[in-house]
Amino acid sequence: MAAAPLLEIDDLRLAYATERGTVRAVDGVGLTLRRNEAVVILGESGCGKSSLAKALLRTLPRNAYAPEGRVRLDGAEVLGLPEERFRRQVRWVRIALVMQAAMNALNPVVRVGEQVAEPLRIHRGCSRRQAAARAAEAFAEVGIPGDFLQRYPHELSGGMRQRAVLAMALVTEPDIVVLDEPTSALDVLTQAAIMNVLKRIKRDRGVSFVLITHDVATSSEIADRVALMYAGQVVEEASAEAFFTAPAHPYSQMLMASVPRLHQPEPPQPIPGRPPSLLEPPAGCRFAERCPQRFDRCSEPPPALPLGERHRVRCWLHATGGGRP
Ligand SMILES: Nc1ncnc2c1ncn2[C@@H]1O[C@H](COP(=O)(O)OP(=O)(O)OP(=O)(O)O)[C@@H](O)[C@H]1O
Repeated sequence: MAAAPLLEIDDLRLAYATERGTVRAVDGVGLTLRRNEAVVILGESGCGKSSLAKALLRTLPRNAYAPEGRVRLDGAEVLGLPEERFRRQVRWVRIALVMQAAMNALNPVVRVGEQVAEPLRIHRGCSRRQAAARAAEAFAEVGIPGDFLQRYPHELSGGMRQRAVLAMALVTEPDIVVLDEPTSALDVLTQAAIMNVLKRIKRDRGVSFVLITHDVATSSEIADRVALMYAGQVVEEASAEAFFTAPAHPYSQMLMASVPRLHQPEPPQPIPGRPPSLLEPPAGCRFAERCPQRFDRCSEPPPALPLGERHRVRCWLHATGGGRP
């Protein structure tokens, strides 16, 4: 029997209580990740990418309902673990999170070296000295000069702060690092440098990454796999090669056609319309209203249909005998 995937997310749901009603930010998401793989969660703003990360790591705001569904790490269910065990055994220890704009969340009055060492003292029980030595190694690994350990966050550039946050996530040697828009606040050259650091760490350390972004160019840099989200659901999950060369879902195809490229004869084609509200999403396919290929069956909700090995598409066009008449 094949080994269980490192991470298996199945039918994950997360909703928020708001004055206007229940926002179903993550609505039946499924995803698998193997060791040393990078999966990119791609999708436009508001489709539920950050909520997925928060549900996974239980870093939820107060108005969130408890997430539902299944999350397995090496085959063991972790979503139902009591908070104390989750904190001791999973968060930071097995899965670390680099939140959106994390580089601005560093404590301004504590030296960065101490901040990077802190997870080791809390989660791995290291002495101050061991933790400091390991923090220095982590700094070298992400390309920060050693003497920066003594500096305060405001003495570092944005790119260096982002590297420090990455070092903090890696220092406990987690199996998985979840990165929410890790480069979106940085200039293009710094973005490229950070992506190179991630690629090297993946190669050298065998870490798995879940990288959240709205940027197709960033995603293609590192992805082994892509999960494209739309209105709270994964509409296509595929290998990066299949996704970038022959996307199967109409939304994936339109998204790829909307990206400006060098040497492209056709101008980029923006996708008309807007995603539906997550307060009352449509009963059928959520993309139908914007889809040029919609047909009668799209008024029913499509399941995630298998299209090949580890390739799934939430679209009736790919149903056996269920496609367009
Ligand atoms: N604390 C909250 N309370 C209520 N609604 C929320 C909350 N956080 C997020 N949402 C809503 O949940 C939906 C998904 O948001 P989420 O931030 O997960 O999307 P995203 O794809 O990460 O977008 P972005 O890239 O803009 O952060 C959106 O409709 C958003 O308005």
